[in-house]
Amino acid sequence: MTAGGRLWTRLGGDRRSLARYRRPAAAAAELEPALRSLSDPELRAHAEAWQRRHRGTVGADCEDLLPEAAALVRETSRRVLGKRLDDVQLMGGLALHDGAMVEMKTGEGKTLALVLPAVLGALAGRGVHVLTANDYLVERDAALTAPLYGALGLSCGTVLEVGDGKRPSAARRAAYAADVTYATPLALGYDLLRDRRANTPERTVQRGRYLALVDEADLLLFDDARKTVHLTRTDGEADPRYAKMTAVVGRLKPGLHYRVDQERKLVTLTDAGTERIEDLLGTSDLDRTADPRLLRILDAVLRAREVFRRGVDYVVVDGAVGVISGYSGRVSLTTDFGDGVTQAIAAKEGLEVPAETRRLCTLHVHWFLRGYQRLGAITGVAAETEAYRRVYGLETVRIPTGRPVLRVDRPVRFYPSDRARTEAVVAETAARRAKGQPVLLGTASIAQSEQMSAALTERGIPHHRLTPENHAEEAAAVARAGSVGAVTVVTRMVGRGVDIQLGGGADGGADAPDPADHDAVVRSGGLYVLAVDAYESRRLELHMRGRAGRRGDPGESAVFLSVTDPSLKPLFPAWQLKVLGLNPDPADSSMAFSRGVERALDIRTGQLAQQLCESVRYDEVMERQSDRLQRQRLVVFDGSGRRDWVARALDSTADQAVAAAKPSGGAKALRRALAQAYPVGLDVESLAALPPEQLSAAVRADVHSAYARREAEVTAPVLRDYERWIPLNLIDNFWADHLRALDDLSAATSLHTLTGADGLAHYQQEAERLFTGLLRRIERRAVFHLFRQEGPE
Ligand SMILES: Nc1ncnc2c1ncn2[C@@H]1O[C@H](COP(=O)(O)OP(=O)(O)OP(=O)(O)O)[C@@H](O)[C@H]1O
Repeated sequence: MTAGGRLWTRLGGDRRSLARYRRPAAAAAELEPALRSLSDPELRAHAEAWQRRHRGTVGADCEDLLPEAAALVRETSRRVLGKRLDDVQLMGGLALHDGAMVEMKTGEGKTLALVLPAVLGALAGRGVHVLTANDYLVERDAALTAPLYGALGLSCGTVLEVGDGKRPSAARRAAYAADVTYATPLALGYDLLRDRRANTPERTVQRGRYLALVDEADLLLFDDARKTVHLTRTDGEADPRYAKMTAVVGRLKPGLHYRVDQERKLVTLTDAGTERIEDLLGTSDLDRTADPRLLRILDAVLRAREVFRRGVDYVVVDGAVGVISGYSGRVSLTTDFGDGVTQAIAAKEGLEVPAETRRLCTLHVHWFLRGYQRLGAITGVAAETEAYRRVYGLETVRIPTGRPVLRVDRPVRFYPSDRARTEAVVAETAARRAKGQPVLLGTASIAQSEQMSAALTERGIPHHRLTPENHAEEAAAVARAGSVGAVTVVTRMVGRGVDIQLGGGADGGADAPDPADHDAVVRSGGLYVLAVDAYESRRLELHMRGRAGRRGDPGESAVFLSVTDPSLKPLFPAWQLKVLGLNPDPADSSMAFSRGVERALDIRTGQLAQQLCESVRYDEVMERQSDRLQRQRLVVFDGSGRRDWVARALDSTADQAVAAAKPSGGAKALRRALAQAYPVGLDVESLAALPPEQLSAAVRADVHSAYARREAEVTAPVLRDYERWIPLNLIDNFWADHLRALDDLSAATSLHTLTGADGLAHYQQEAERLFTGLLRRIERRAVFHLFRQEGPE
């Protein structure tokens, strides 16, 4: 947050006045005639001169430049893209620059609103990152805005999640060196982790985290906040026991042998189940005698069978398991469910079981974003204000719409069964299509989208089904979705940022909508969005409805639910769902229940926000330790404090050896402890009687003398080289072990919490103890290797 933003927050953040943003926007309008009178080359020269003049102006110091910057961006956009930014877009951009969580309704033009704060942020010359939800949006937004940045004398790059990992470092570095870089947080997080593990500066690609402007911020800052990126290493061979246990579990009966908790994605064995497995495996007392890993595999196999559903949680792509993100509906082949679940799913599906992976380092999305010096965020619906304030220090600012929203939002309709709902959806789609209205059907899962598509085909309704599996076709399909009478079936990913042009065609592209088609669609009522999915929050539903009625367009939205939808269970008591199912006319009497859904979702939103605020505190423990270790790694890596680090490690090793010998252990114990740590040069017998402090000082001096002898032996350049790579390798490897230890601690803490104790305090305390142990171990091992590493031939 900028200094100005922080001050503003202290003065009463939630009472922020929009006048603060209205004023510069109005002042920009006054500068407009002068800019309009310039020729294109003159405008560009003017923009470049402006950039040169103000290079180095940072954050709050830009205050006086705001009207000029806004006017420049507006006029350049008008000429380059044919879109003159509205006042509300300038206000949104100014609020972003101010470090706020900005709410601008769906379709108001956030993509272009982000350009103004990016241009202002670029003045610092340290790179601006514009973050969005997925690669499709990264490419689309960068392609749309790059000509605009270019005309303003700024460069624009992209970093993608899929495929970019294989791009040469130089190309990736160039993308980061651009003034403005479009990317997803996950893509940047991966690169940050890779840079953190690099052994030479040439292999790093990033240049720090200065300013992030986050689009689709409710998804990234809230839903995805606790997602992690991690670097992994394959751990040995694939384990044949996944296949074996899959066959064993295939012979169990649900209910009798195990119980399933769908909500928590857990499966527990009954006594009968345990006995049956013991029979099948020919063993007894499974819990105590089996290898812990076999028990873990059993748990994963049971969960893979009962709670992970194909088409909902995962898909099979090219013989591998692809994880579907619950919120975006996108598929990742690089993510893992963890705990062996991915391996168990592969075994269930009869695929080749992949080897398990070991996490080398990991980073939470919320921590990654909080690592930026400046942060601004924007979204269509910012409901979780408390979480944005507490986790990210962002105050929410709501920007009014530029023109009235004409979209008609119909109340939710409930149908007694999935079948009845499908029939209603097909009938409604056919009716809308008959009058030329384009229809967008939003489904909950790939499986549901297949089912809808089959029902439409049966009725002879031509349509296009867009799934996370056919990514590449996405842009083309979206371009067609607004055509006269088009029917498009999507999973909820399209709820994210996708902009459907009335009449068809792509925004800003050569194939912009034909005016006659556009008018025909407008006359038919605009895009009709029909969601057949109960969303986890009202916010997600509003995003879906918000595909229609954008920037004053006509449009309509509706939600058709079946009382059998699993997602309704947590929202309504069973009796209420039953009553709803008896309702003879879903179109008539759903209003009250529609409000009921809204209320239930609002309550759930509050609970989720509270949960996020609490759970990030656990993540912070690991992340803070990671940062602390990273700082140590950095001084070794860049050489600035490498000699000091080694000197401290020598002292620490001496102290640890003395402590390990214990005062009561006598000369023999001391000799053994010291000899294990370094080549001792002292007469140990005479030391043993010294008081502890003198003993420590003498041993410290001795370890340093031994190190000087070592230097003479292997030569200074060789030892300097060891001093660089030995600590780096140890830090990286021991951190991976530490992550495992923290996982175990976290599992143990859950048990601890169940007993009513303060879980977080326990976790923090124990994690700190483990971390101190980790640091000592790294120092000790580094010294060990520095003394013993074989010299070059
Ligand atoms: N100033 C403008 N003049 C004309 N058209 C504009 C202007 N700004 C944006 N648009 C158009 O409005 C449409 C919606 O813009 P955009 O997709 O950026 O909205 P959004 O606010 O990001 O929506 P969502 O919340 O759904 O992500 C696009 O077709 C875009 O080109």
